[in-house]
Amino acid sequence: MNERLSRRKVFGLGAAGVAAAGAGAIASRSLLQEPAAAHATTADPFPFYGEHQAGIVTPAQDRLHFVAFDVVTDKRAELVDLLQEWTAAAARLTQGQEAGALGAAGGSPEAAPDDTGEALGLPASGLTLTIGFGPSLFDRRFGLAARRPAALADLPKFPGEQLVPEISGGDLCVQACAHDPQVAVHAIRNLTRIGFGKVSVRWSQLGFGRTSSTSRAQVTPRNLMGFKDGTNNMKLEDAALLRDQLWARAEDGTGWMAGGSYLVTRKIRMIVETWDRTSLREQEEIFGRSKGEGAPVGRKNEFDPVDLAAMKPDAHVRLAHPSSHGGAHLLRRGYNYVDGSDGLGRLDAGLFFIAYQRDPRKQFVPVQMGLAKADRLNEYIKHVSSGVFACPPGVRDAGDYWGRALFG
Ligand SMILES: C=CC1=C(C)c2cc3[nH]c(cc4nc(cc5[nH]c(cc1n2)c(C)c5CCC(=O)O)C(CCC(=O)O)=C4C)c(C)c3C=C
Ligand SMILES: [Fe+2]
Repeated sequence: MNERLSRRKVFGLGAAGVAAAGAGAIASRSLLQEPAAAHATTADPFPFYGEHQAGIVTPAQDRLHFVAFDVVTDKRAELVDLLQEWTAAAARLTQGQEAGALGAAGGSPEAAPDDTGEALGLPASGLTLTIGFGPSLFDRRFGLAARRPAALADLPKFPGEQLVPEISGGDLCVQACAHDPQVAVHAIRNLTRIGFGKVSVRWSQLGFGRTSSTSRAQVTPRNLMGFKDGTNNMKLEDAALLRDQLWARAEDGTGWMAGGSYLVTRKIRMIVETWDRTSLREQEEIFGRSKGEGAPVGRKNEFDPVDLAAMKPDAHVRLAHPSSHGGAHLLRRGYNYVDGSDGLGRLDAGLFFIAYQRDPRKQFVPVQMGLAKADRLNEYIKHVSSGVFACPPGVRDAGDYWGRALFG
């Protein structure tokens, strides 16, 4: 363990020491270090403060707990207080500290602890917490209607989708990614605890086995159809592309979103039992890539350039490729999910698709419209949940908070 405080060390300090150590660590340089320097191992923290929120171009961690909330208070001041409390807790949690300064066992025996305790002794585990604001937050309740970004438009209805409203949408969302599922779940649980009476959980999703690489330093993982997923993703090393395709700018029309990004989530059920009885040739034709190496049709190696003309017209990669949509890219950051079985002897499994972009109207929407109309993969998948969120820029320092530019 490096000099940063682990939850185990904090636990040993006692309440007074915790308060002092916690305050010192929050102000320490470790929260502002460069990602690469700060994250040498999977136990280490990523910096919390910065121009952009962590959890977007951060090399994708292995585990996800994603939650969407409905705001249940109608008082704007209470919502702002909550965002400030959440930001302080997130700054601590992402650095491997307990949610509050007293912690799970350091407070009054008469009061509920300010941390739930299940991450005691665990390191930061690369936890990132990324917040987003859904279209419904900009209704009349909080006086935000005029501040709704045009890019945060409701998604259109796509052919074939079978969305379940109870697991779609939400006023707010938080994406927790970490290398340890207990750390991700602990973070969401504590943010939910802090939000009691102001927000309620609308839906949440666990994920594993990241289905995208977001850095060239990562190997490409596989989705539950057994294919490498993320080969042609935008990567954190593609600085010019990220500037052009990922980060919102003031000149896009919404000043408070400058440095932020728009998130689209889709829970996509895979009919794995049918897929598993499909021939290898057909599986490879469907994606336009080989199953073993992940090479594009007609090529040898994974990262060889794609030859779209060599693919079937309804191949997934051909239809999704930026050249089929005026150069539109997505930063994909999805996860596999298995929610047990469905009572009919089938796995309830698939892809929790996550994509960040500068403007979903120009990126996710045209790509998904093309896929929904023609992708041969559609025979094996079903979109069951959907969300779109505006993720504000990063928190600059301890005096700043998630969404300050929107509410301030
Ligand atoms: C609207 C966007 C997309 C959805 C929804 C989507 C669903 C989906 N994708 C796979 C598996 C693969 N996708 C691959 C590539 C790929 N997919 C999208 C977009 C969506 N996919 C894009 C933009 C691309 C990149 C195309 C390119 O530039 O070449 C691949 C190939 C490997 C890779 O490049 O990542 C796989 C495999 C599944 C299983 C799925 C829904 C369940
Ligand atoms: Fe895809």
